[in-house]
Amino acid sequence: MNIGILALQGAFKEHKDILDKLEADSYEIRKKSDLKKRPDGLIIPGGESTVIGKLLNDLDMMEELKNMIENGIPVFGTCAGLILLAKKIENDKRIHLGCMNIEVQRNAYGRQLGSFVTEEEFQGIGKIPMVFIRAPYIKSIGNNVKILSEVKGKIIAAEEKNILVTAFHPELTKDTRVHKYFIEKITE
Ligand SMILES: NC(=O)CC[C@H](N)C(=O)O
Repeated sequence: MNIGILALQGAFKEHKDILDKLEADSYEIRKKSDLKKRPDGLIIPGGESTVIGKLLNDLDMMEELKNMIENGIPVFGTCAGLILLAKKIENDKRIHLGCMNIEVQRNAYGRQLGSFVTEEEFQGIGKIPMVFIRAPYIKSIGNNVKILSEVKGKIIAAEEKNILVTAFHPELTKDTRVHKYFIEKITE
């Protein structure tokens, strides 16, 4: 198995460290030709969705990446990755990849709660530590979207067919179970 991690901006290295721990091979996607290396799965990391979105356009990668996701490659988006995958962003006119039937709110926790750590149930896994950094939450979901976790009454993890998203950063904790869940999705 080889997982491609989008490495244009943000916390991509931390995802690789977790995959290394789980003994799953991975490589960094930095340019269009890296998308052609036939990855079995994709990770879109946290960072700044506007910056990653702009780089995807500038590097002419947006359309190809969107096609790969629409053709069913398993993809895991964290935080900015979740925003990039959403079909609708409440407080931003831009749509980036627009593959997942969710509406998200960017920077949704305001100044006071800009960043926080908590522990909550994740469906099928149990209680896990969650790190939120100027995170979004999911305001509403389409018919085929399954909710995987909620914090403070807001949806912060969900799944739709081949797409898995979390508003928090599992790669910034020592807990490898969400990545393991994603790897199981690939091998299913
Ligand atoms: N930690 C993150 O990925 C933050 C996401 C960022 N606030 C955005 O809107 O893209």
